[in-house]
Amino acid sequence: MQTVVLALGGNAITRVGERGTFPEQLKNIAKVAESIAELVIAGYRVLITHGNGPQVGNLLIKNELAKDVVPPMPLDVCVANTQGSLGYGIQQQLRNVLLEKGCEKEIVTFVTQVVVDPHDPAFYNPTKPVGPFYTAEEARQMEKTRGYRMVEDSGRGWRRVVPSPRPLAIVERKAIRKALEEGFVVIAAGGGGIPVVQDEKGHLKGVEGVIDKDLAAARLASDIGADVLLMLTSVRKVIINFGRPGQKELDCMTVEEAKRYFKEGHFPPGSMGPKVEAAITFLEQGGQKAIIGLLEEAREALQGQAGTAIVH
Ligand SMILES: Nc1ncnc2c1ncn2[C@@H]1O[C@H](COP(=O)(O)OP(=O)(O)O)[C@@H](O)[C@H]1O
Ligand SMILES: NC(=O)OP(=O)(O)O
Repeated sequence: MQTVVLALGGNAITRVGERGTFPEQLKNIAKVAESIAELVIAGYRVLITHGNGPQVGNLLIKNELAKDVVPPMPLDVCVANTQGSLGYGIQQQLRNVLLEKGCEKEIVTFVTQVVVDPHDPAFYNPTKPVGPFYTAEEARQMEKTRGYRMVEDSGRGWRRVVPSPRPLAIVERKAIRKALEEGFVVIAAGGGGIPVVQDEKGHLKGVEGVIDKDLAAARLASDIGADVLLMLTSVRKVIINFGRPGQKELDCMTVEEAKRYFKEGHFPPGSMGPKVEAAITFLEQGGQKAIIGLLEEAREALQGQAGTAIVH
């Protein structure tokens, strides 16, 4: 039985242009759940991780708007909140879709902590886009009035960026692995996991950041000995010269080719960059195959009929 770690983008759950209401999130999750259910029914052992960029950014806006009435929560707590709300949505919608197809499965979400380095340079150089998309003018205003750092995100608009430390270790990895072996569908390391630092006694403490979920998924996939890391997003394939003359979709690339394209600047930080980096990391740590593809084409991607495969 093959084990697949499947990473879903937060932008798949709150689509560009939506307000991000919970019914909207559920509707989008239900669509993705169709794709995931196909894998479960086909007999794959499935571990789901998901992003939280739009959702955690919205919580930060809530914090700011309500700060005089209720105390703002630190960013690690906001990440934990999104693990709960998105995990709940995925558990419920995937269960419903599976039931419709005559498959009864229990699905469980882990509140997952991920150890990061307290001296990670990312704490001084925010790169992770969160929250809604703004125009260039709105972004300039926010930089001036609120002191946010804003970046242009892959031609889709401007977004606030927050620190994104690298995931070093998944604290709950053994329990996650056990739950998968027991036959549950598992949701873990949502939003990249809650960033924590560990002292010399092993005690943990939350730190403010949003870990990239593709990098966390690669860590988790290596830890549980997954066969495939499948990153599902809003494009059919990885593209070189993305949005430029000479644009070309790739069916497959080797780790060496991926590294070369990376150096040549084809994969921007905060979007395609971490996905390709996660693929390289997973393969270099012993994984056999990583795939980047469209949300609706999970099964086709695993069968080699869709997406971009990254191989040795
Ligand atoms: N070289 C590239 N190939 C394909 N997509 C790219 C590339 N560079 C940037 N992108 C952008 O990256 C997006 C996927 O990243 P993102 O939206 O952050 O993913 P997620 O689905 O994990 O939230 C695509 O929708 C596309 O706009
Ligand atoms: N945490 C994270 O990587 O979220 P997105 O996938 O939404 O960017």
